[in-house]
Amino acid sequence: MDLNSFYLANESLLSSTGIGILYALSVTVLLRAGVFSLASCGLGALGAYTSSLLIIHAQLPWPLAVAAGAATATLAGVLLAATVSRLRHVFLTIATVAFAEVVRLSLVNLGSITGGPVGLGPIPRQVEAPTIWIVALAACWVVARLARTRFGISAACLGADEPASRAQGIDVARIRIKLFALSGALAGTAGALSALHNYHLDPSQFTLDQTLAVVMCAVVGGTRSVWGTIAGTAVITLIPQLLLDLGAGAGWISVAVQGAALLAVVLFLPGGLSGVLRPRVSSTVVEPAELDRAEPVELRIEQVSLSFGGVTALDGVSLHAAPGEVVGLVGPNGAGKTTLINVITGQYRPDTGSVHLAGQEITGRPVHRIARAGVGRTFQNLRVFGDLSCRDNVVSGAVTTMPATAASRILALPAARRADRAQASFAASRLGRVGLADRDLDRASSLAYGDQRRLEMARATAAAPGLLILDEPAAGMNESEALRLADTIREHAAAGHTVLVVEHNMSLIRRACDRVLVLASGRPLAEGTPDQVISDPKVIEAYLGA
Ligand SMILES: Nc1ncnc2c1ncn2[C@@H]1O[C@H](COP(=O)(O)OP(=O)(O)OP(=O)(O)O)[C@@H](O)[C@H]1O
Repeated sequence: MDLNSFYLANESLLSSTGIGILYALSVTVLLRAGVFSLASCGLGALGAYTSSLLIIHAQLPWPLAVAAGAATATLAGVLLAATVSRLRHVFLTIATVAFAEVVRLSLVNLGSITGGPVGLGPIPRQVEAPTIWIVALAACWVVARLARTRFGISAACLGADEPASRAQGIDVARIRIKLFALSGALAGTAGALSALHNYHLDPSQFTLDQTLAVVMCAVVGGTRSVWGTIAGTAVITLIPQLLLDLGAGAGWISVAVQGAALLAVVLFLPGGLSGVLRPRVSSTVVEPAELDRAEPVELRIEQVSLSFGGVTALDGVSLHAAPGEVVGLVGPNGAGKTTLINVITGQYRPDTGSVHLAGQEITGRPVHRIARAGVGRTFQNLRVFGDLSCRDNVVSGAVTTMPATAASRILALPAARRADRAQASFAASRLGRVGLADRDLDRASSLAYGDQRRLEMARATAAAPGLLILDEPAAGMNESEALRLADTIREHAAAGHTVLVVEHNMSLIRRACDRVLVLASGRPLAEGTPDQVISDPKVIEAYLGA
């Protein structure tokens, strides 16, 4: 069979694979950010009907009709994101199913515009397989190139750990809106191209079954690279055809084989095919950098109280840290130390009292705003982005201060390569400082516990925050490691960070801190130099003697 006859025999299959890639990408971009959306076919339907109506009634040139379809779906994606902004996990997924069903039922019931259940047609065929593939590959290029931009890295952080992302200054609501907009643009383009290829359009092309087929392509492909999405879609789309060619094309066989493919991927390739087809990135070794000089800030907490139901976690706590000072926060379990950190960083709004940073009141501001005001933190229970490389963990710490590179990356300008090199050497120098120079491309989850703690510290200091908050940084470390950490904390103070450190290890507190506040049952118990509080009989009775 020559190329021409092969093309003629398989044009429909080629077209549906190209369209499938666009649909699968619309799921993947959200999945990578931890959002499992089933809205794609609803968004695709909006793109399909908008472009078809414009072709039928206004005889618009097809590129404009497709662009209008994509724009409608993008807008719908933004509205959907705004509507479901408070939902997470399965509730969010259910809301996206509801959205897709509302779209489908509207198409059925708005018969005067949409043709109701019978649909629209004949629609003059405007696009063929090569055009569809050019658009699909262009979309793959854009999605791949966005991965290392501020937006792409923020989305990946969001997928890994939402609270930790907020603490890096990432505006979760904004990133989710952009992601749904991108998903809408991709699905809307897919729907529009499919409508302008298939002669006929009706609501039965946008059922939950179709959405599940799209999701299957995305899951089999995985989220780590667009190569996975292309491969996943090809596998899932080509299986029925292959079975047909082999004479085993009865409906149930193809469904069973697709189901088996999905099961095999979930069981044996949790990252999907993209886990195997990962783009190669080179490791970077550079000299460890000096600590970036931070602009030290003053922290002032006045009479903060907070209760959870009947539990008083904080009761009239005040604390002052002068610029460049290291203040320790100690006390028995349940004393309110982590709660106080969460009040400073915006996770909790206090019932009464106020928090001032560099003279500005920040009480109750959103977490990402406080982080951007110059507050870096580590968590009591480690929260590195386990699925991301060490390099990306460090880069994510400074993601909000990164320059915008989307346009230069999409256009493959030399500036994009320079930005990549700058990112790599920035991360490598920070990793070098915490002894992880040779681990920059390893996944964070593959590091030993102590190394993950060091990585988290490198991430927290990446943007040179004026205030650095460390929540039990020496947990799990032996005495000599804890003392080394104390020296590192002093180095950070010398580099201009004001440091607040919660710790049970009193050797570290003695070595690192200028002053210590002792809390017990949510109330201040003592305050002074480390030696003063350690020898205070009240502290010995309530905490150290225990
Ligand atoms: N989200 C919450 N909901 C209900 N109670 C909470 C919440 N967060 C903290 N608490 C309660 O507030 C009190 C103070 O807890 P917190 O975690 O701040 O103590 P801590 O001093 O950090 O203890 P540890 O040293 O064990 O980490 C505890 O009684 C705890 O159970």
